[in-house]
Amino acid sequence: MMPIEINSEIGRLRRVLLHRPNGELENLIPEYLGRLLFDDIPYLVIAQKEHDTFASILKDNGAEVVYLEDLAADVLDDDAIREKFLDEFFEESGITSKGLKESLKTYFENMSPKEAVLKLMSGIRRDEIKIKNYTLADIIDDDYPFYIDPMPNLYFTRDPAACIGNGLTINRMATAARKRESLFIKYIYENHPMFKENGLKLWYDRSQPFSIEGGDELVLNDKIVAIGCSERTSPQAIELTARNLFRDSYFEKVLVFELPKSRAFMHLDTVFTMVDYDKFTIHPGVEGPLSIYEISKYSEDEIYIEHKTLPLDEILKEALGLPSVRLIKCGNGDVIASGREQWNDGSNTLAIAPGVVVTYDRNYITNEALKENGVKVIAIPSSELSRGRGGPRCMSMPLYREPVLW
Ligand SMILES: NC(=O)NCCC[C@H](N)C(=O)O
Repeated sequence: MMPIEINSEIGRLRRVLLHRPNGELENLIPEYLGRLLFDDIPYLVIAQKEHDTFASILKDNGAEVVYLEDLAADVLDDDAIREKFLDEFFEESGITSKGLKESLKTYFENMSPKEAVLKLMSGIRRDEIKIKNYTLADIIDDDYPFYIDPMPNLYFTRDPAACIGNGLTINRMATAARKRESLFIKYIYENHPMFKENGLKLWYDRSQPFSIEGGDELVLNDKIVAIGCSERTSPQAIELTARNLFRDSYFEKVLVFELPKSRAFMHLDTVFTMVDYDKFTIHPGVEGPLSIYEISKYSEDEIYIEHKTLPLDEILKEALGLPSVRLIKCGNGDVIASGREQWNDGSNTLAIAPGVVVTYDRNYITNEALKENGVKVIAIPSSELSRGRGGPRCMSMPLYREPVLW
């Protein structure tokens, strides 16, 4: 089994990257929720229980679950790599003073790699560190409680990177709140024995200046990738990804979905996910005519771009060469149920095999509609996890899916 192979959204899931929510959620307070992209504060113990249920279901259905924090700890076991990582991490956390950086390093010195990783993810409060040689900025009482911000969105492993074919995009995140997440992935990709020197391709790199997030990247089949051009994902990043894919893979087309630039349409997978060969869940708001751009491979280094305005079902039928497709509406078309369930990521399903999906239990109207359409639904508890505004697809980064036969 290759370390990475993703040629669809629905092939049987065999290996997946998760992050178990941890101390970062306990460092959320109302004052900074908006900036940290949360609408509420989850209760950690229950969030962890719900997440463990999610992981068990994936395992019981044949997927190996690997945790971001474990892979990162493996990598930080090497002292030289740890030193380099900490330098970059502190820099990206906005630590400018030499004295503070040194004191932070001392703080981490006696921690095991796993403790250090969990601490970096959780954030570091000002009262945790004694600074030897401080600057005015380090000690001035400006009421801001952190030297290092918490990273509460880490359990949405879908976004900082995305696997396509035998490679991945390591993403430049759109917001400061999530920027450092892909630094962990970069170090894992470059240094972890599971990935390094395995011939894996890099379709996009976080050092590029344009943002892209994995929630916008959907692998429809082994030729076509759909990418949302959204609040989070820029046209420049999409084009660069397309060019790299066309140069070095079997992918031939990138379908760019132009999304409204608003939080309700945060990522393509917020409004639309694939659940079977010809079935999709959708936010009712994307059913009508959509503006899409088809980027196609023309030659090794040339592309052409075509603009079309078509209803979603037409786009998908044409792209996948299907006689018909079924769009299953979040909330089954009821205006209140769809508003409520869309808020809790009712359209954000994770397919673990063709026609088998993991969803949140609270979206029971959408789940019923899926079942009526012949989809097997495995619903997980979701009281706390849903408060971060992402569903089962957002909470998972598939590394390996079995090929599907079309
Ligand atoms: N793919 C996704 O839609 N991920 C959900 C991310 C939610 C997170 N609070 C965010 O705003 O980035």
